[in-house]
Amino acid sequence: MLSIKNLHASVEEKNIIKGLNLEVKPGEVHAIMGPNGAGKSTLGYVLSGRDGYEVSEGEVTLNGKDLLDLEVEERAREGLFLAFQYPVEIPGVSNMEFMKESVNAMREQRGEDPLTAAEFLKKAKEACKQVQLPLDFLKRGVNEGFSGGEKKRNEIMQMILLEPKLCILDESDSGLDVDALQVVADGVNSQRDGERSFIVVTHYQRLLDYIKPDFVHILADGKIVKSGDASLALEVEKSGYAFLGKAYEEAEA
Ligand SMILES: Nc1ncnc2c1ncn2[C@@H]1O[C@H](COP(=O)(O)OP(=O)(O)OP(=O)(O)O)[C@@H](O)[C@H]1O
Repeated sequence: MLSIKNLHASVEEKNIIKGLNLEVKPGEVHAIMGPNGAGKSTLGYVLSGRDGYEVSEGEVTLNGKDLLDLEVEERAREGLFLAFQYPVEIPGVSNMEFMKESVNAMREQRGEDPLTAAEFLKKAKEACKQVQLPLDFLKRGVNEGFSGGEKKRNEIMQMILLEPKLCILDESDSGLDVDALQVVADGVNSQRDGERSFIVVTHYQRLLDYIKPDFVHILADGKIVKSGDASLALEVEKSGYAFLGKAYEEAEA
């Protein structure tokens, strides 16, 4: 699904991703943890093609295609979805219109007929219900005035509607109350179908109690310095990143 080899990337001429390798197979869930400022969000931005992020070295393929060669919208059409750590407000653009255009663009890419307004509304209502967002959120501007938790639920609603192949969730659990955490996790789990893959960036092991990862990686100073199974997240929860001292020195060497 996704193959990242020796990725180096910078923003504002500052090197942030420094030789990162990651392989994600169809249906897998990879959790990425790591200290603040390690480059976790940057990785999501680089993969999604955000302006201002320069790749100086390395290769990234998505389903065999050179991802770095594609424009940002082409990456989305190829099935890459990024749920932002800080979802962006688009005042004046209705959530519903925004999603209808996006969903039909994805359907076109998959060779499917566009949804009519009524068909889309039905799906959008179901998705709203799934993430427990009141229906009037469809009429509001994208994320406009939404609370932090509502924005995160809206991101998951978008993911459900877009049916991407690879979902990158950047701290989708931050700022959520306990019930909202369960709603977001249920939304993600409902989309696990053995084919769709997930990269879940989180600081907290508790999210991984709900979204069971196949692999956990520790990203520090721009590269993955340790990988393991779900027990690695428990280790981080218990002892923090003190162990990185040794692991990081080994990775540097
Ligand atoms: N536009 C920018 N100009 C300069 N430095 C930047 C810019 N964007 C990001 N950085 C720096 O890149 C580093 C990595 O940032 P990033 O947001 O990827 O970290 P993170 O691992 O997601 O951290 P957190 O866990 O705190 O969210 C940080 O030191 C950050 O200050």
